[in-house]
Amino acid sequence: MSTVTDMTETEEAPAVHAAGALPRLAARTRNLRKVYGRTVAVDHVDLDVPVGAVLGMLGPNGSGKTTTIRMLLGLVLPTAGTVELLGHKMPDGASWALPEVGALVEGPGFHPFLSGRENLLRVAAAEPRLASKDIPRAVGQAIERVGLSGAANRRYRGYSLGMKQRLGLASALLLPRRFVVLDEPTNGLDPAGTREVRAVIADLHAAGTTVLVSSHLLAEVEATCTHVAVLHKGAVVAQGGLTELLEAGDAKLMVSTPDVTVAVNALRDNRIPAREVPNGVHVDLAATTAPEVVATLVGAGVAVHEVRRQRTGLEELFTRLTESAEKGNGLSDVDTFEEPS
Ligand SMILES: Nc1ncnc2c1ncn2[C@@H]1O[C@H](COP(=O)(O)OP(=O)(O)OP(=O)(O)O)[C@@H](O)[C@H]1O
Repeated sequence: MSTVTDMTETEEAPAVHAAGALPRLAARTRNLRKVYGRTVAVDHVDLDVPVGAVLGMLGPNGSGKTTTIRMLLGLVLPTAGTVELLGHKMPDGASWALPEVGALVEGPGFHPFLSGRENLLRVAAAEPRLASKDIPRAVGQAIERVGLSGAANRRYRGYSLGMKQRLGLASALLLPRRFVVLDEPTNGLDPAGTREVRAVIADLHAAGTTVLVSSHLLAEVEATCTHVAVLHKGAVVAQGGLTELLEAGDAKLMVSTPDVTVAVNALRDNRIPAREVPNGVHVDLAATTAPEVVATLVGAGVAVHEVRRQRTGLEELFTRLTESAEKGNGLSDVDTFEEPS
């Protein structure tokens, strides 16, 4: 379901950046913490969402994704820490930041006895940036975009979880936004629905919109995101560009060569861990680099036919990160963001 927060205009924009300067980060939290009774839902989260990124917030059930998102949007007050959204401190800057933000967040929002279309018309009517004359067209386009045309005139009460998700997504897409936040957008969707959500995210990214999407599905994040933040028990255990994070894992090199034995011996003589595999040699890059491996092999007279870097899969990386966090040493080897081009 979707939560769309009504805006109350205030006199002064509490921007935290100099006039005219666009923030580099669409959202930024520092030391963010939320405690419910005895449950620490979110703990010292420093999250950076670069402008233009599609950032996947990845974590198992209960790791604090929804709570972090709700604090970002000013729907829940932090116990401690700060949130900046599009350069505005939250929740004080909500009336400035939120009109630029579309959100699909779990929670009450739609009227059960109204149809999907009527619900969207109500949401659209509360949009300060949508003129009355443009509302029917904006609602029609959003319904079409999320594939809900066939069910738009049915009562919300009878919607399946997938239809509810689609309607929530439609409300986040009613008008162009600088930042779109989607909490588990494929929850309850069939494979076709999942593909449509991926296409919507790709369209938003192509249009320059920053997207924050939470998921517990590794494949989904790997397929759609440019950046990732991994949450575990309320804490961020790693964040960064997806490619950089994967490459910072236990990198390995596959060398294709007919001279396998000579290659393995030459590498081991130079203290480079290597082992024979069909049609080649597998080299561990933990303590060396690809150019060094190639130079060693060529120096030993090995015929190198092909060299390929093997990327860590996100699943393998995620397992390693969460196991490492369990042992109390969350990885911090990649903790900076590349500015998306
Ligand atoms: N309103 C609340 N009252 C009490 N505890 C809460 C509340 N909201 C969240 N929690 C607890 O905080 C922790 C983090 O929950 P949160 O919903 O943020 O995780 P999540 O990663 O989004 O999980 P999921 O994938 O299941 O939605 C959980 O232990 C949850 O039970």
